[in-house]
Amino acid sequence: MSAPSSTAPHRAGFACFVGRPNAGKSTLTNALVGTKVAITSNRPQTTRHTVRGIVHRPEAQLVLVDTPGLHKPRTLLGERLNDVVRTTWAEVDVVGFCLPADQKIGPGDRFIAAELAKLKKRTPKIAVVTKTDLVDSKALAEQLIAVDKLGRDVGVDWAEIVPVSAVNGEQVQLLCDLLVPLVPESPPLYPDGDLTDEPEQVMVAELIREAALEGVRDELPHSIAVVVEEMLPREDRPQDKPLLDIHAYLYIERPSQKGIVIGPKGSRLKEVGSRSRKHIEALLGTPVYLDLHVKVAKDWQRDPKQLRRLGF
Ligand SMILES: Nc1nc2c(ncn2[C@@H]2O[C@H](COP(=O)(O)OP(=O)(O)OP(=O)(O)O)[C@@H](O)[C@H]2O)c(=O)[nH]1
Repeated sequence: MSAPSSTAPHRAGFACFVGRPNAGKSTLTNALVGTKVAITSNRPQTTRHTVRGIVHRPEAQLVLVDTPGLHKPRTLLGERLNDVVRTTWAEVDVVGFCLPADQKIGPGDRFIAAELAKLKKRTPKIAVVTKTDLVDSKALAEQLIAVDKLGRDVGVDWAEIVPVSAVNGEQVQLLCDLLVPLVPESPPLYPDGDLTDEPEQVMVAELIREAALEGVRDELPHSIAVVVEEMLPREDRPQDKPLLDIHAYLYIERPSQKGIVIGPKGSRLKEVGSRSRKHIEALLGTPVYLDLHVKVAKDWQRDPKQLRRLGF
Protein backbone atom coordinates (compact mmCIF):
# COMPACT_ATOMS: atom_id res chain seq x y z
CA MET A 1 0.00 0.00 0.00
CA SER A 2 1.15 3.52 -0.65
CA ALA A 3 2.19 5.64 2.31
CA PRO A 4 -0.30 8.34 3.24
CA SER A 5 0.57 11.64 1.66
CA SER A 6 -0.22 14.87 3.45
CA THR A 7 -2.80 15.71 0.79
CA ALA A 8 -4.71 12.45 1.12
CA PRO A 9 -8.17 13.05 2.53
CA HIS A 10 -8.94 11.67 5.97
CA ARG A 11 -11.17 8.62 5.95
CA ALA A 12 -13.41 7.20 8.65
CA GLY A 13 -16.06 4.56 8.72
CA PHE A 14 -17.42 1.30 9.99
CA ALA A 15 -16.22 -2.20 9.30
CA CYS A 16 -17.61 -5.41 10.67
CA PHE A 17 -16.34 -8.94 10.79
CA VAL A 18 -18.75 -11.73 10.19
CA GLY A 19 -18.23 -15.45 10.18
CA ARG A 20 -19.37 -18.56 11.88
CA PRO A 21 -18.82 -19.01 15.61
CA ASN A 22 -15.17 -19.39 16.60
CA ALA A 23 -13.94 -18.02 13.26
CA GLY A 24 -11.66 -15.58 15.07
CA LYS A 25 -13.60 -12.33 14.70
CA SER A 26 -13.09 -11.07 18.24
CA THR A 27 -9.41 -11.95 18.29
CA LEU A 28 -8.91 -10.14 15.01
CA THR A 29 -10.71 -7.06 16.32
CA ASN A 30 -8.40 -7.07 19.33
CA ALA A 31 -5.31 -7.51 17.16
CA LEU A 32 -6.30 -4.55 14.99
CA VAL A 33 -7.15 -2.30 17.90
CA GLY A 34 -4.23 -3.54 19.96
CA THR A 35 -6.03 -4.12 23.22
CA LYS A 36 -8.55 -6.48 24.71
CA VAL A 37 -11.91 -4.92 23.95
CA ALA A 38 -13.87 -7.71 22.35
CA ILE A 39 -14.46 -10.88 24.27
CA THR A 40 -12.70 -13.99 23.04
CA SER A 41 -13.22 -17.50 24.15
CA ASN A 42 -12.60 -20.89 22.67
CA ARG A 43 -16.32 -21.57 23.01
CA PRO A 44 -18.64 -20.66 20.17
CA GLN A 45 -21.01 -17.74 20.35
CA THR A 46 -19.67 -15.79 23.24
CA THR A 47 -20.04 -12.39 21.66
CA ARG A 48 -23.52 -11.18 22.53
CA HIS A 49 -23.11 -7.46 22.31
CA THR A 50 -22.00 -5.39 19.39
CA VAL A 51 -18.58 -4.25 20.52
CA ARG A 52 -16.73 -1.57 18.61
CA GLY A 53 -13.00 -1.37 18.60
CA ILE A 54 -11.56 1.78 17.09
CA VAL A 55 -8.35 1.85 15.06
CA HIS A 56 -6.79 5.31 15.06
CA ARG A 57 -4.37 6.26 12.31
CA PRO A 58 -3.15 9.69 11.27
CA GLU A 59 -5.02 9.41 7.99
CA ALA A 60 -7.97 7.26 8.98
CA GLN A 61 -10.21 5.92 11.65
CA LEU A 62 -11.73 2.46 11.44
CA VAL A 63 -14.59 1.63 13.73
CA LEU A 64 -14.80 -2.14 14.05
CA VAL A 65 -18.16 -3.60 14.88
CA ASP A 66 -18.04 -7.09 16.25
CA THR A 67 -21.24 -9.10 15.87
CA PRO A 68 -22.40 -12.43 17.21
CA GLY A 69 -22.12 -15.36 14.84
CA LEU A 70 -24.95 -15.79 12.37
CA HIS A 71 -26.53 -19.20 12.73
CA LYS A 72 -29.73 -21.16 12.24
CA PRO A 73 -31.92 -19.85 15.07
CA ARG A 74 -33.43 -22.34 17.49
CA THR A 75 -34.61 -19.96 20.20
CA LEU A 76 -35.95 -16.44 20.46
CA LEU A 77 -32.48 -15.34 21.54
CA GLY A 78 -31.05 -16.93 18.38
CA GLU A 79 -33.49 -15.00 16.21
CA ARG A 80 -32.71 -11.73 17.92
CA LEU A 81 -28.97 -12.31 17.52
CA ASN A 82 -29.41 -12.91 13.79
CA ASP A 83 -31.44 -9.71 13.49
CA VAL A 84 -28.64 -7.84 15.22
CA VAL A 85 -26.15 -9.25 12.73
CA ARG A 86 -28.19 -8.35 9.63
CA THR A 87 -28.94 -4.86 10.89
CA THR A 88 -25.24 -4.33 11.51
CA TRP A 89 -24.26 -5.52 8.03
CA ALA A 90 -26.66 -3.10 6.39
CA GLU A 91 -25.14 -0.15 8.22
CA VAL A 92 -21.40 -0.65 7.79
CA ASP A 93 -19.08 0.55 5.02
CA VAL A 94 -17.23 -2.72 4.59
CA VAL A 95 -17.75 -6.30 5.72
CA GLY A 96 -14.92 -8.72 6.47
CA PHE A 97 -15.95 -12.36 6.19
CA CYS A 98 -13.74 -14.47 8.46
CA LEU A 99 -13.04 -18.07 7.48
CA PRO A 100 -10.58 -20.10 9.54
CA ALA A 101 -7.67 -21.46 7.49
CA ASP A 102 -7.69 -24.72 9.42
CA GLN A 103 -11.28 -25.68 8.71
CA LYS A 104 -12.94 -26.79 5.52
CA ILE A 105 -15.59 -24.45 4.23
CA GLY A 106 -18.86 -25.86 5.50
CA PRO A 107 -22.61 -25.28 5.37
CA GLY A 108 -22.28 -22.58 8.05
CA ASP A 109 -19.90 -20.58 5.85
CA ARG A 110 -22.08 -21.08 2.79
CA PHE A 111 -25.12 -19.89 4.75
CA ILE A 112 -23.33 -16.66 5.65
CA ALA A 113 -21.87 -16.20 2.18
CA ALA A 114 -25.35 -16.55 0.69
CA GLU A 115 -26.64 -13.92 3.13
CA LEU A 116 -23.74 -11.65 2.15
CA ALA A 117 -24.70 -12.05 -1.49
CA LYS A 118 -28.07 -10.46 -0.63
CA LEU A 119 -26.36 -7.41 0.86
CA LYS A 120 -26.24 -4.29 -1.28
CA LYS A 121 -23.69 -4.55 -4.08
CA ARG A 122 -21.82 -1.40 -3.21
CA THR A 123 -20.86 -2.61 0.27
CA PRO A 124 -17.41 -4.09 -0.32
CA LYS A 125 -16.86 -7.55 1.11
CA ILE A 126 -13.38 -8.72 2.05
CA ALA A 127 -12.73 -12.41 2.68
CA VAL A 128 -10.36 -12.82 5.63
CA VAL A 129 -8.76 -16.22 6.00
CA THR A 130 -7.95 -16.35 9.72
CA LYS A 131 -5.65 -18.46 11.91
CA THR A 132 -3.05 -18.92 9.18
CA ASP A 133 -0.51 -19.88 11.85
CA LEU A 134 -2.34 -23.20 12.20
CA VAL A 135 -1.72 -24.43 8.65
CA ASP A 136 1.17 -24.89 6.21
CA SER A 137 1.46 -22.93 3.00
CA LYS A 138 -0.02 -25.67 0.86
CA ALA A 139 -3.17 -25.92 2.98
CA LEU A 140 -3.39 -22.12 3.03
CA ALA A 141 -3.17 -21.91 -0.75
CA GLU A 142 -5.95 -24.47 -1.06
CA GLN A 143 -8.13 -22.53 1.36
CA LEU A 144 -7.58 -19.29 -0.58
CA ILE A 145 -8.70 -21.04 -3.76
CA ALA A 146 -11.74 -22.52 -1.96
CA VAL A 147 -12.71 -19.06 -0.67
CA ASP A 148 -12.41 -17.61 -4.14
CA LYS A 149 -14.63 -20.39 -5.45
CA LEU A 150 -17.15 -19.86 -2.65
CA GLY A 151 -17.48 -16.23 -3.74
CA ARG A 152 -18.12 -17.24 -7.33
CA ASP A 153 -20.59 -19.97 -6.28
CA VAL A 154 -22.80 -17.63 -4.27
CA GLY A 155 -22.28 -14.53 -6.39
CA VAL A 156 -20.15 -12.40 -4.08
CA ASP A 157 -17.29 -10.49 -5.63
CA TRP A 158 -14.60 -10.33 -2.91
CA ALA A 159 -12.87 -6.96 -2.90
CA GLU A 160 -9.85 -8.80 -1.48
CA ILE A 161 -8.96 -12.20 -0.06
CA VAL A 162 -6.53 -11.68 2.81
CA PRO A 163 -4.85 -14.36 4.92
CA VAL A 164 -4.08 -13.23 8.49
CA SER A 165 -3.01 -14.55 11.85
CA ALA A 166 -4.31 -12.49 14.74
CA VAL A 167 -2.23 -14.56 17.15
CA ASN A 168 1.19 -13.78 15.66
CA GLY A 169 0.10 -10.54 14.01
CA GLU A 170 0.94 -11.64 10.52
CA GLN A 171 -0.75 -9.50 7.83
CA VAL A 172 -2.93 -7.73 10.40
CA GLN A 173 -1.53 -4.34 9.37
CA LEU A 174 -1.99 -5.21 5.72
CA LEU A 175 -5.64 -5.98 6.39
CA CYS A 176 -5.95 -2.57 8.02
CA ASP A 177 -4.29 -0.94 4.99
CA LEU A 178 -6.80 -2.66 2.74
CA LEU A 179 -9.81 -1.68 4.85
CA VAL A 180 -8.96 2.02 5.07
CA PRO A 181 -9.55 2.94 1.38
CA LEU A 182 -12.94 1.20 1.55
CA VAL A 183 -14.38 3.61 4.12
CA PRO A 184 -15.60 7.05 3.02
CA GLU A 185 -13.78 10.34 3.22
CA SER A 186 -14.75 11.73 6.58
CA PRO A 187 -13.30 13.50 9.59
CA PRO A 188 -12.70 11.25 12.63
CA LEU A 189 -15.94 9.93 14.13
CA TYR A 190 -14.57 9.41 17.62
CA PRO A 191 -12.16 11.37 19.81
CA ASP A 192 -8.55 10.33 19.41
CA GLY A 193 -7.65 7.62 21.88
CA ASP A 194 -11.11 6.11 22.30
CA LEU A 195 -10.90 2.36 21.92
CA THR A 196 -14.56 1.51 22.21
CA ASP A 197 -17.87 3.21 22.92
CA GLU A 198 -19.33 0.19 24.63
CA PRO A 199 -20.72 1.24 27.98
CA GLU A 200 -18.34 0.21 30.72
CA GLN A 201 -21.00 -1.79 32.49
CA VAL A 202 -21.60 -3.95 29.44
CA MET A 203 -17.89 -4.59 29.02
CA VAL A 204 -17.55 -5.49 32.69
CA ALA A 205 -20.50 -7.88 32.37
CA GLU A 206 -18.85 -9.49 29.33
CA LEU A 207 -15.58 -9.97 31.20
CA ILE A 208 -17.43 -11.70 34.02
CA ARG A 209 -19.32 -13.86 31.53
CA GLU A 210 -16.09 -14.77 29.81
CA ALA A 211 -14.56 -15.92 33.10
CA ALA A 212 -17.73 -17.82 34.00
CA LEU A 213 -17.58 -19.75 30.71
CA GLU A 214 -14.05 -21.04 31.28
CA GLY A 215 -14.06 -24.76 31.82
CA VAL A 216 -17.78 -25.38 32.15
CA ARG A 217 -19.72 -27.97 30.29
CA ASP A 218 -20.44 -27.41 26.63
CA GLU A 219 -24.14 -26.83 27.01
CA LEU A 220 -23.87 -24.26 29.77
CA PRO A 221 -22.39 -21.21 27.95
CA HIS A 222 -25.65 -20.36 26.22
CA SER A 223 -27.42 -20.40 29.55
CA ILE A 224 -25.32 -17.76 31.28
CA ALA A 225 -26.07 -14.06 31.20
CA VAL A 226 -24.48 -11.39 33.37
CA VAL A 227 -25.98 -8.12 34.48
CA VAL A 228 -23.96 -5.48 36.30
CA GLU A 229 -26.45 -3.90 38.69
CA GLU A 230 -24.25 -1.20 40.10
CA MET A 231 -20.77 0.31 39.82
CA LEU A 232 -19.98 2.85 42.51
CA PRO A 233 -16.77 4.27 43.95
CA ARG A 234 -16.46 3.22 47.62
CA GLU A 235 -16.99 6.17 49.94
CA ASP A 236 -14.50 7.14 52.62
CA ARG A 237 -11.48 6.05 50.60
CA PRO A 238 -8.33 8.16 50.46
CA GLN A 239 -7.87 9.78 47.03
CA ASP A 240 -4.78 7.75 46.21
CA LYS A 241 -6.48 4.47 47.19
CA PRO A 242 -9.80 4.37 45.37
CA LEU A 243 -11.95 1.27 45.24
CA LEU A 244 -14.79 0.58 42.84
CA ASP A 245 -17.64 -1.56 44.13
CA ILE A 246 -19.21 -3.67 41.42
CA HIS A 247 -22.37 -5.67 42.07
CA ALA A 248 -23.22 -8.20 39.42
CA TYR A 249 -25.65 -11.04 38.88
CA LEU A 250 -24.85 -14.18 37.00
CA TYR A 251 -28.09 -15.54 35.57
CA ILE A 252 -28.60 -19.19 34.80
CA GLU A 253 -31.67 -20.94 33.42
CA ARG A 254 -32.23 -23.79 35.82
CA PRO A 255 -31.56 -24.47 39.51
CA SER A 256 -29.61 -27.58 38.47
CA GLN A 257 -27.00 -25.34 36.83
CA LYS A 258 -26.27 -23.53 40.06
CA GLY A 259 -23.93 -26.19 41.35
CA ILE A 260 -21.85 -26.13 38.17
CA VAL A 261 -21.40 -22.38 38.26
CA ILE A 262 -20.74 -22.12 41.99
CA GLY A 263 -18.58 -25.24 42.37
CA PRO A 264 -17.74 -27.19 45.53
CA LYS A 265 -17.95 -24.84 48.51
CA GLY A 266 -18.18 -21.89 46.14
CA SER A 267 -14.70 -22.52 44.72
CA ARG A 268 -15.61 -22.00 41.06
CA LEU A 269 -17.50 -18.79 41.64
CA LYS A 270 -14.60 -17.49 43.69
CA GLU A 271 -12.24 -18.27 40.85
CA VAL A 272 -14.57 -16.61 38.33
CA GLY A 273 -14.61 -13.56 40.57
CA SER A 274 -10.88 -13.26 40.98
CA ARG A 275 -10.14 -13.95 37.32
CA SER A 276 -12.64 -11.44 35.99
CA ARG A 277 -11.65 -8.88 38.63
CA LYS A 278 -8.11 -8.83 37.23
CA HIS A 279 -9.40 -8.11 33.72
CA ILE A 280 -11.85 -5.49 34.98
CA GLU A 281 -9.12 -3.73 36.93
CA ALA A 282 -6.92 -3.71 33.84
CA LEU A 283 -9.78 -2.33 31.75
CA LEU A 284 -10.87 0.40 34.16
CA GLY A 285 -7.47 1.15 35.67
CA THR A 286 -8.73 1.06 39.24
CA PRO A 287 -8.86 -1.50 42.05
CA VAL A 288 -12.21 -3.25 42.17
CA TYR A 289 -14.29 -5.04 44.78
CA LEU A 290 -16.45 -7.51 42.89
CA ASP A 291 -19.65 -8.81 44.45
CA LEU A 292 -21.01 -11.73 42.40
CA HIS A 293 -24.37 -13.43 42.90
CA VAL A 294 -25.89 -16.34 41.03
CA LYS A 295 -29.60 -16.20 40.22
CA VAL A 296 -31.95 -18.46 38.35
CA ALA A 297 -33.95 -16.72 35.63
CA LYS A 298 -36.05 -19.59 34.37
CA ASP A 299 -35.76 -20.21 30.60
CA TRP A 300 -34.53 -16.66 30.02
CA GLN A 301 -33.55 -17.45 26.45
CA ARG A 302 -37.18 -18.05 25.50
CA ASP A 303 -38.86 -15.29 27.46
CA PRO A 304 -39.06 -11.86 25.78
CA LYS A 305 -39.53 -10.07 29.10
CA GLN A 306 -36.45 -11.64 30.63
CA LEU A 307 -34.42 -11.06 27.47
CA ARG A 308 -35.16 -7.35 27.64
CA ARG A 309 -34.21 -7.28 31.30
CA LEU A 310 -30.93 -9.00 30.50
CA GLY A 311 -30.15 -6.44 27.83
CA PHE A 312 -31.02 -8.24 24.58
N1 LIG B 1 -3.99 -20.17 16.40
C1 LIG B 1 -4.84 -19.15 16.27
N2 LIG B 1 -5.98 -19.15 17.00
C2 LIG B 1 -6.83 -18.12 16.87
C3 LIG B 1 -6.56 -17.04 15.98
N3 LIG B 1 -7.60 -16.17 16.06
C4 LIG B 1 -8.46 -16.69 16.96
N4 LIG B 1 -8.01 -17.87 17.45
C5 LIG B 1 -8.67 -18.74 18.45
O1 LIG B 1 -9.91 -19.18 17.96
C6 LIG B 1 -10.89 -19.19 19.01
C7 LIG B 1 -12.09 -18.35 18.62
O2 LIG B 1 -11.68 -16.99 18.47
P1 LIG B 1 -12.70 -15.77 18.67
O3 LIG B 1 -11.97 -14.54 18.28
O4 LIG B 1 -13.35 -15.83 20.00
O5 LIG B 1 -13.79 -16.15 17.57
P2 LIG B 1 -15.15 -15.40 17.22
O6 LIG B 1 -15.32 -15.56 15.76
O7 LIG B 1 -15.16 -14.01 17.74
O8 LIG B 1 -16.17 -16.29 17.99
P3 LIG B 1 -17.70 -15.98 18.43
O9 LIG B 1 -17.64 -14.89 19.43
O10 LIG B 1 -18.10 -17.29 18.98
O11 LIG B 1 -18.47 -15.63 17.20
C8 LIG B 1 -10.18 -18.71 20.26
O12 LIG B 1 -9.78 -19.82 20.99
C9 LIG B 1 -8.99 -17.96 19.71
O13 LIG B 1 -7.89 -17.97 20.59
C10 LIG B 1 -5.33 -17.06 15.22
O14 LIG B 1 -5.00 -16.16 14.44
N5 LIG B 1 -4.53 -18.15 15.42
